[in-house]
Amino acid sequence: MSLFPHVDELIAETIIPLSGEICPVVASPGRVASRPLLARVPQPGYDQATRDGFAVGAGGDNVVDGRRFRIDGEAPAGDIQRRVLAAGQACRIMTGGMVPDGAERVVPQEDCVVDGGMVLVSARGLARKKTFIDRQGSQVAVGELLVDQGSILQTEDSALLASCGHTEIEVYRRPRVGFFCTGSELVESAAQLVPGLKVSSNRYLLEGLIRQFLAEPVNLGVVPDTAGALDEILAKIETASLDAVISTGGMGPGKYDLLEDAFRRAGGKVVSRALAMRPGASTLVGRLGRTVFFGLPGPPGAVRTLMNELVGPALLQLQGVADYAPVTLSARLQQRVEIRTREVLQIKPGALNMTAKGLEVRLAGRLEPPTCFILFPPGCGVLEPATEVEVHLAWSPEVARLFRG
Ligand SMILES: Nc1nc2c(c(=O)[nH]1)N[C@H]1C(S)=C(S)[C@@H](COP(=O)(O)OP(=O)(O)OC[C@H]3O[C@@H](n4cnc5c(N)ncnc54)[C@H](O)[C@@H]3O)O[C@H]1N2
Ligand code: MOO
Repeated sequence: MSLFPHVDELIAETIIPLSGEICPVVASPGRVASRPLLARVPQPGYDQATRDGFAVGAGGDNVVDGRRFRIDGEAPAGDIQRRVLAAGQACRIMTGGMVPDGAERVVPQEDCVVDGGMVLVSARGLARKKTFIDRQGSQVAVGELLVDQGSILQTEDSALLASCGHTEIEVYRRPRVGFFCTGSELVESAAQLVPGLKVSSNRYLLEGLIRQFLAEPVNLGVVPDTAGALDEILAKIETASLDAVISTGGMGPGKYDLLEDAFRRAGGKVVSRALAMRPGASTLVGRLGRTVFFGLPGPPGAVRTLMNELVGPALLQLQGVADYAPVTLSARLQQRVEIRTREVLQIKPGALNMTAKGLEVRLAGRLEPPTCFILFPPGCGVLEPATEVEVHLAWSPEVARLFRG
């Protein structure tokens, strides 16, 4: 659960996870398991030597300070022949090699002396606590749960899944997320810049953040503030096989803020038209056919924050991530903050610092990527330095590791 239940409810009632598809294990990091994944083969898959040395069993001649065995063959790593060790015999073995049946331990070669066809194993080598045999299934048993449904797969998971017998797994489909930026003042690139126009920086923010939330961005372009242009882009969405669409701008009360009307004309169903937080007052959540729609306000700062707090979590939920809530930490303010609009939750981009005093946070600079978002609850007014505040970490796929329970 996040700190603002209305956002959770909004996501819960609007988002239905997508179906599954097959994915090669090697391409699975960053995907979400759509079924519990169990071990198909044990780990290790066979009794395995963990030292170079000699596998020895019962028997052997007692000699001063040890026992002497007859050397019977070799079990190098990769040799798939099953060997049986008779009493009094030893088999040279390498780390990773398959331990012969009848072997009680592997004695590291440091504790052995080869003498012709015999090997002298020291008493010390025979008395070691460790057997240097990793028994079949001792790390992972067949049927053991490796990764639960709804987990974001990490690189280490792919290595484990492959070791435990998987070549392909079922994952949730990646959402295809269309986005467009409204504003007659906007151009897509600095190459088109003239005074009076500005680069649609939201286009860059959204492309990158959609990817960070493990979805596939589809740029639908820049759209001028006219009813006709908005009708045209919204009409395209239904046929574009998109799971979600994000727009920015056109959500204010101004004369040319036309998005909501166009959305309704296109047959869109509004689920929510304002969030009880800032930014978020001018935010639309709805559905256009089977496509989830987020109408975000234009200011890039608001877009950045709402992607972390609302849209990103929804994109994760679309791909089946179980129980996602932003990672929440407490930190001490490094500065005085005065919150003027006191009636609603305010969320501001922050920069975390680990200092001798513990985790501290300040407001992020104008040009600085935030590492977190600071929550200022309703009625907080003036906050002095050292006040404890709650922060949500800025999402990145690595942050996924922090909430696996
Ligand atoms: N009289 C009032 N005015 C406003 C109110 C209000 O209550 N009364 N609410 C304010 C709030 S809060 C917000 S948020 C904005 C929402 O406005 P829009 O969604 O219509 O955003 P725009 O007007 O289109 O743009 C605002 C600002 O951001 C720049 N912008 C927009 N898109 C981009 C982009 N893709 N890349 C870079 N910059 C972008 C735009 O040029 C404007 O400067 O309304 C307030 N007004
Ligand atoms: O609507 Mo605005 O989103 O509070 O920045």
